[in-house]
Amino acid sequence: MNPQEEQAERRRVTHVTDLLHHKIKQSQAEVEKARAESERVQKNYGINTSVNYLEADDRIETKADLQQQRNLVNRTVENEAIVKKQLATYQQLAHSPYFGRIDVQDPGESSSEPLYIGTASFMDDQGEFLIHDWRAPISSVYYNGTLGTVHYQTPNGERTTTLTHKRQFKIKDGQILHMFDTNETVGDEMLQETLGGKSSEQLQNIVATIQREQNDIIRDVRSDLLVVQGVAGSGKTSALLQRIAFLLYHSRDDLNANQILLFSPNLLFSNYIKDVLPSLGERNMRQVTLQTFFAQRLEGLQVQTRFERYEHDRRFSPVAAFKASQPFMDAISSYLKQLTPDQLQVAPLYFQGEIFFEPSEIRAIYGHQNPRLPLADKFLRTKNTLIKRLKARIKDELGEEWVLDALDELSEEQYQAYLGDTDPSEFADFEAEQTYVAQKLVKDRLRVVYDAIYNDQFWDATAQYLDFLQQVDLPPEVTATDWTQTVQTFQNNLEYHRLQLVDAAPLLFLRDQFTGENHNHRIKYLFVDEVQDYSVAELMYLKLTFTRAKFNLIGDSEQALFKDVETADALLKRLQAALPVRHPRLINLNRSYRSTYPITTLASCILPAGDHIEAFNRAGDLPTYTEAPDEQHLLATAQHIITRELHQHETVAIITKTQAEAEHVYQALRHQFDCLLVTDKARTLNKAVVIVPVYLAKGLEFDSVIAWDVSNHNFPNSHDLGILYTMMTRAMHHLALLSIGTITNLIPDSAFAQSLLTKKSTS
Ligand SMILES: Nc1ncnc2c1ncn2[C@@H]1O[C@H](COP(=O)(O)OP(=O)(O)OP(=O)(O)O)[C@@H](O)[C@H]1O
Repeated sequence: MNPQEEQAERRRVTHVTDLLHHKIKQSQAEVEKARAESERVQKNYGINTSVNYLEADDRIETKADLQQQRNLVNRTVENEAIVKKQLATYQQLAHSPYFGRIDVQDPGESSSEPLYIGTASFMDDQGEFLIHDWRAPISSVYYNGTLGTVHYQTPNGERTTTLTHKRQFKIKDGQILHMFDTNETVGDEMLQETLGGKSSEQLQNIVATIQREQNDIIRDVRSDLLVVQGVAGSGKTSALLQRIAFLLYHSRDDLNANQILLFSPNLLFSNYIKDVLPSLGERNMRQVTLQTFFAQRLEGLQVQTRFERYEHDRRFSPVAAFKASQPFMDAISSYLKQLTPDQLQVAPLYFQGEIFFEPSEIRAIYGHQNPRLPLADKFLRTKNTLIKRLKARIKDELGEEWVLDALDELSEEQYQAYLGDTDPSEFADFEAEQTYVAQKLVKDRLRVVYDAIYNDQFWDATAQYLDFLQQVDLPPEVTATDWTQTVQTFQNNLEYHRLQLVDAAPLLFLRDQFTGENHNHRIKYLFVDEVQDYSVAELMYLKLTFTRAKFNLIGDSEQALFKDVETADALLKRLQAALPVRHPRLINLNRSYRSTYPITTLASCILPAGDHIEAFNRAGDLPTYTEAPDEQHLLATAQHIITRELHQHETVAIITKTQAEAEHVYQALRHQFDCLLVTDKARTLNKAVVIVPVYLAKGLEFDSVIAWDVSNHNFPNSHDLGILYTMMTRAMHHLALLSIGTITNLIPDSAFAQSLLTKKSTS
């Protein structure tokens, strides 16, 4: 770039920043005005709500008035929010107005036009765009195109233009720190600098350096099942969040942040990602963990958490695999379809200690439904018939002894309350009045039966599931003895109101498919991060629940903690079969950005098919390993490494395989360092040294990682591969492997792998 051009760019930044500061001043005044206005209107509203209510005419007028006032309040509050958002956008832009420039020449034009790309649009007073939002259709050229003819999607179809120039900027506090021209999609130089920085407590947006394949994920508007299989550190979570920002922009008239739901692995992770969308000027989507989701849907049962399953029950048993599979869920669907009334697990409904509806009556009602009706309709009609019969029974009960007794026992206030607004002169005689009150009373008392019907208590979903378990055909790999055992465990747990995680999704699937209830029609986009830790059964249940949602499943089959590592194609095949949709799409991300070249390359060496992993070329020290004779030596080595690393880096994490190990290490080190033991209740990582079990380190990253006791003893076979790989790939700049005794055989002793490691002696 020649000096004149450089000067021109600097002048432009100054010009745009000046305009932005001017806008900020204007907006601040507007915010003040809007705030005063909404305060005034709200105060007025307060006065008006306490007006005279005595006269009927006044009442009507006041009601209309109030409605008008309320609308006014809403409008002013909304207006205040809009101007505040505008102000926040200008403030953010003033700090760094843009990060890219593209020069495009449309067909028929004699020269090209420069367009500047930033986190939001900005126009001058003449309506000329000084900055284009990164999500605008033309901006995709910045991320996707190399110089020459390029195509981009617009709401009106595909457009073609010529990209004649591309420039990248790094601007801080209104000053250009770097700028360079590039022919690439988004040049590596900028990435090098971003990735070489220190880790931060919160994930950052990647808007300035989105890579082409990440851009495909972000801008996809067609797929109803988008599966992203990306290697560790390939920017899956980052792309997911950028995608949400894109969707909110693209469909801003009919999509809001409350209609997007993200299943995240744990609370720590939820906190880790919470700043990305606000930094892009958008509201956060809703977030939930699978644990909370199940707990809300299975009230009264204590569902085993993922963390408990990982800590205590991480077996690769054929029984658990069967319960997690599509054939198991399909078997539930077939079972329900063929269910005969006498198989129906009904529960009698009681009233005042006596059976009100006999199971035989409930079964008979169900049996009378048209067998061709969908399951949910049959259930609903059964429910409605029960309610009808309940209403009919109100009349029958009127003359019963208990009603007469209850009437006698009513206090004057209770009696009057049953009469309500009814004028006593409306009744022919006292008997008519008594009958009226008796009817009300019976209705009131029978409410418990009504509620029981309404809440489906006449049908026992867990008993039905048990019945299913007792008769399902087993696949060859599951023995009858093992199955009897699992059925027994299920029953025993129920006694204590407990449920194993593997049974949660199938039980809910059976329940909600049968009743047609508990569906969520509001969520339009569902995102699942770390999807490799979800069973197909769990995903099928999510599909049943979120009826209108487009699914976005994001994960890395190589970081699986509960199952063996699986190829991306195999994963997609399984998902496609389980979640049939019209437009499925798989996007692979093979380039890893988080770690230095030696760390990514070593981590990929341990995988059976790790050749596809492409390490971003960022230099760094070779990972080290130390084999200590005992724990004392290992702790001394860890201390030594932590002290050294803290001189260079901001965060050091000791990652252990289990919670018990983490606690143990914490107790040993807590007097030497100000460190944090991370548990599943943790929400933030606010210490420089953290000790964290791998399960909770999912999705996170640290400057320096010490992988604790990666010995042959602790990592004996390939079932532990996903865990080891996850541990290693949390490190951005430095990785130390420590083991008591010989290091695990999962680290190959090939010359290549060994060339990526430095052996260290204990301290
Ligand atoms: N295009 C990009 N530009 C700048 N930084 C990026 C880009 N893509 C990814 N990164 C950085 O790489 C790191 C890893 O990204 P992210 O956590 O999104 O990856 P991931 O695939 O979800 O990782 P994992 O599965 O290992 O948890 C983050 O620090 C992120 O900011």
